[in-house]
Amino acid sequence: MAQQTIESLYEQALVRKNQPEENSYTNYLYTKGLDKILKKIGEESTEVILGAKNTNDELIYETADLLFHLMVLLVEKGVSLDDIKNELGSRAGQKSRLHERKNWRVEE
Ligand SMILES: N=c1c2ncn([C@@H]3O[C@H](COP(=O)(O)OP(=O)(O)OP(=O)(O)O)[C@@H](O)[C@H]3O)c2ncn1[C@@H]1O[C@H](COP(=O)(O)O)[C@@H](O)[C@H]1O
Repeated sequence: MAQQTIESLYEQALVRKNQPEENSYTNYLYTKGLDKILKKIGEESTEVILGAKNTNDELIYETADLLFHLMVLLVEKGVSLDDIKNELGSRAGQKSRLHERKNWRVEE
């Protein structure tokens, strides 16, 4: 089965930003602007939640939609995937701060 990496999804969104194409859904989003992209993120996030309550097939489908729209958002805002990886990397190996939260223990 053909697979696509997050990196190539981001790269495609970046290429569309720099070299717009006719009939491109990505360019439709850029043309509509940030508020439209954010609206889609909201919709797709909700669909991920609903999908997770239904079937894994739906969860997979909606997660792919959300990831695509997240890549468009990052490109629109000028945030790189390395920015995200650096942030994740800065957390790697850190101890969870769960103990700082009140009432985190599961009630018995
Ligand atoms: N991964 C995706 C991808 N995932 C979802 N979508 C589009 O996201 C839209 C989500 O569907 P919705 O029903 O929520 O939205 P809609 O009713 O079509 O449109 P809205 O007016 O609500 O925005 C659909 O039109 C999908 O085609 C995507 N469009 C593009 N890509 C990738 O981006 C590449 C470039 O695409 P174009 O920019 O269209 O050339 C493609 O080859 C794909 O790899």
